[in-house]
Amino acid sequence: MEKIAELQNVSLRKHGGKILDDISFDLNAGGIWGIVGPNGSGKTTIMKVMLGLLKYDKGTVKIDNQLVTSKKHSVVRDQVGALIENPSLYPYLTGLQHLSLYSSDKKKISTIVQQLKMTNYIKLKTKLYSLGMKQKLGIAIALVNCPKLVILDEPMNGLDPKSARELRMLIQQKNREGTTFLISSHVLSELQKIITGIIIVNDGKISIETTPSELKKKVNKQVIINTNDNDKALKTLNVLFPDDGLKSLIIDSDKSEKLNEYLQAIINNDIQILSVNDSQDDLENTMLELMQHKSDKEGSNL
Ligand SMILES: Nc1ncnc2c1ncn2[C@@H]1O[C@H](COP(=O)(O)OP(=O)(O)OP(=O)(O)O)[C@@H](O)[C@H]1O
Repeated sequence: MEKIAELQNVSLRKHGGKILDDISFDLNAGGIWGIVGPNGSGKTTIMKVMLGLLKYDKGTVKIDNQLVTSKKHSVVRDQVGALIENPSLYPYLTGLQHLSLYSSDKKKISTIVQQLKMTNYIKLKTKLYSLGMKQKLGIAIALVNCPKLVILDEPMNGLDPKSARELRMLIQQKNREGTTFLISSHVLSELQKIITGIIIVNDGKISIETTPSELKKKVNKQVIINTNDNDKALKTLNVLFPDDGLKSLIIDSDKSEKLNEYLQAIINNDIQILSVNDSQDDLENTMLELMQHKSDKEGSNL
């Protein structure tokens, strides 16, 4: 499969501390890749390294088979669109003037303005823009030249739910047209709706690079029982099944064969079952759980 980006053994130190620690991953062309991880784990740094905005100490970074360093990044200019942190805008230029700085193709500019529904304010100076309007302009700048790879750092920041939904649909449309995306977001529930691949960063290291379905298989399947009286239901189960050591109504996979008995016992005690859900439906929970497992393990090593 064609690779649009390749990072091999990339390390970066600052002020004596390791910020990126031997990072390696490939981005297959055609995917929508999510990059997630706790605050300060290194997501933005990885993106900056890929754009040639930061000097790294070791390893190689390639975009579209060409080496990228802080001194050599013509491939980034030609093939990559990006929005990193907040867009830097000139307050006395209009949105349209900004887009003209990045593209001389008027048709491409008017297409992206329409697609992001910015027509009403694109001719206003950006000093009059709200947070969300500025964010949209930053996204428009990243997308206007139809680059092969688009890197978006927290693109949903400041967007209202309707705009966030429209952005998701636009990302999927551009992806169908051939653009690969790398997107960081703390709003995992938003991200999980569109990504085809995921990279989890923890403490400057890649802890997992996989697809959402593989990711779900990695964690124990759990079933969540919800009733009209969860405290009473849990007490009932603990009386009837004292050896099972249930601490909540989240039933782990190793006890799933007893699920029917648990449900029957709850019904027999006049407690109403409201829902029984498979926790695997929720990628957000899965990702949080994996990050939690990792930090628990680290904590136990202290
Ligand atoms: N210029 C810098 N000098 C020193 N340390 C830095 C610099 N920039 C970032 N760092 C450190 O590098 C680490 C990774 O930061 P980075 O911004 O990449 O994290 P992040 O995963 O994007 O975080 P967030 O989710 O909060 O945006 C942090 O510990 C941060 O303090």
